[in-house]
Amino acid sequence: MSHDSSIRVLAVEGTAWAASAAVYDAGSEEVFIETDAYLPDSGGIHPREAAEHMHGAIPRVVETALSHARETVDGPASEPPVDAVAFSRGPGLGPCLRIVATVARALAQTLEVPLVGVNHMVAHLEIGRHTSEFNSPVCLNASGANAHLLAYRNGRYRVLGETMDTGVGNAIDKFTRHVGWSHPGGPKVEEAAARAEGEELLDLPYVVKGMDFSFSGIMTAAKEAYDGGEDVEDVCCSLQENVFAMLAEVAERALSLTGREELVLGGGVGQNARLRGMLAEMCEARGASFHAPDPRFLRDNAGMIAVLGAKMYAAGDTLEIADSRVDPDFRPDQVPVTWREAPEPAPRRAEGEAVRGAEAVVTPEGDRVVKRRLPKSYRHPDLDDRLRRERTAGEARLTSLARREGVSTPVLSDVDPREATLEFERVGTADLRDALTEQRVREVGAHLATIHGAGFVHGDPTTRNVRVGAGTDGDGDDAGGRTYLIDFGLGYHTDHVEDYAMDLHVAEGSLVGTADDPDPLRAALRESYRAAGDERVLNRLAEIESRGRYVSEP
Ligand SMILES: C[C@@H](O)[C@H](NC(=O)OP(=O)(O)OC[C@H]1O[C@@H](n2cnc3c(N)ncnc32)[C@H](O)[C@@H]1O)C(=O)O
Ligand SMILES: Nc1ncnc2c1ncn2[C@@H]1O[C@H](COP(=O)(O)OP(=O)(O)OP(=O)(O)O)[C@@H](O)[C@H]1O
Ligand SMILES: [Fe+2]
Repeated sequence: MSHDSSIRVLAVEGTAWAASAAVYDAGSEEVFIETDAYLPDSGGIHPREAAEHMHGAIPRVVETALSHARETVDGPASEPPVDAVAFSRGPGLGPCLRIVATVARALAQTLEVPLVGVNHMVAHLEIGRHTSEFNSPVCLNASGANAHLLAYRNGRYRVLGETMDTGVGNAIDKFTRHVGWSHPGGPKVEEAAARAEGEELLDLPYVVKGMDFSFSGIMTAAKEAYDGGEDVEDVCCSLQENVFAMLAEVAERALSLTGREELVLGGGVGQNARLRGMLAEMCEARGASFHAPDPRFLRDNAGMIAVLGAKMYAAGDTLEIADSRVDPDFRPDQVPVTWREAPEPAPRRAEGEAVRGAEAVVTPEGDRVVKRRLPKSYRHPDLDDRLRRERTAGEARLTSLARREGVSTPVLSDVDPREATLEFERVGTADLRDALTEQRVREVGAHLATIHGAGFVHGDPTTRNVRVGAGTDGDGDDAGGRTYLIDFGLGYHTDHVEDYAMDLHVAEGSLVGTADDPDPLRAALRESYRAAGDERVLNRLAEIESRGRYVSEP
């Protein structure tokens, strides 16, 4: 067995389009990658064709990587040229995964080294942590079949937010198929957007719910705009502006909620310069650090599997052949994280100072606070003006409406949508995030049931958008006092069960992101909602949470 710093791993990747093999040498940090890409003749990725390609291409890429390992090994020729064989177990297309797993098992047996089973999505984020040397970043995965925000907490990568329908790359590829362009569409949209001449952004849907988001509406609208005669360059530009601004916004929400100050990007769509530019600008404006790995580590590649494989191997996290079956729906939060230490806790600010949320700066002034939504320079100015104005006006309206329904909210004393400012009564002594108890979560459940009963949603009911404890005239006793809902800027009127259930899903997502042991808190939220609200909403919530979103779509 090698010493940690001289570990060498051979890895095989083949979740969909990339038949790839790599050798990682932890001593020199060299990553050798050999990839054979499947490019469909027409249409998108076809599962059967992808499997045929994988079957044909894997032996050659593996042979190339193995030769490289043999040529570069520093030791007796009788020793195996690597310490372990890693492979991607999922998520991905079942037939492709099975081909890769079979090859990996055979290699491990022939070389007489352990087998390591790697989650492809966790590899997409760990490669960014590895190349940045960040300690505990929030990670935005922007790949073809997926789009989600992850952050490590207490032994797992927690999913803070994700797409409610297709992955971001698949969404873009569907649009380019409609236009008749060949797969993959992402780079073509990027080129076309750069040629756009229209000054004005087309008015396309912009959908974020807490840290979750959805692409189906905007994709339909983009196709309709193209069919209606808009220049394809203008549609591509507006599409990118909206979709990537949504991703930048949810990433900023995740930084704000978790108190982390580092962001890494992963996945094939991360090769897009506009997306990288927006994320870099967003981070810079809030004093956070941003890192995107080199393109060869962003698109699917076995290098990232090898690097994470080496960390897992060093932690003793290897697999018996009998336990090594693949999992096409393998979620990143199912992986016990064996290879990393607990992060430094995020610094806590003192109550009473100005606070920077994801959208706004909130400044205490005596018994009031002034909230101002700052312009976001990463967003197109038209989109930015629209969002800040609409959200400020909406927040004023729904905060007051919730109050009239009997929900504790701060009293609104002033609003100026053009300046995107609001003035509220100052309430509570802490954010729920920093004072989580089951009782308080129960009160949040009851509040949500009340506003849903009145026909609207909060839109972003996270543990930072609940203030707890006594009011400013109270005695500061944290254990008692009321539970106030704040920040209704993403709320809207609706009578859809799905929208109410999404509100609960967002609340649960924030519990998962901020609590070490979220399950009792999630149960408390559901119980209190059940007592006060509509059972159908809870049934829909269960359905939302069981929807598989990890299948690569043709
Ligand atoms: C499960 C696994 O098979 C899957 N892999 C995957 O999606 O391949 P990946 O290499 O991470 O991403 C491919 C996507 O990345 C998009 N893409 C590539 N270059 C792009 C660019 N410059 N701008 C926008 N999208 C781009 C492509 O259009 C395609 O949709 C995944 O990680 O979700
Ligand atoms: N009325 C209030 N009384 C006391 N504190 C408040 C009040 N409003 C906001 N805060 C504090 O300011 C923080 C940010 O406020 P708010 O959530 O409204 O801004 P934001 O930028 O929209 O945040 P995010 O989008 O990250 O949820 C809150 O988490 C809370 O700590
Ligand atoms: Fe991928």
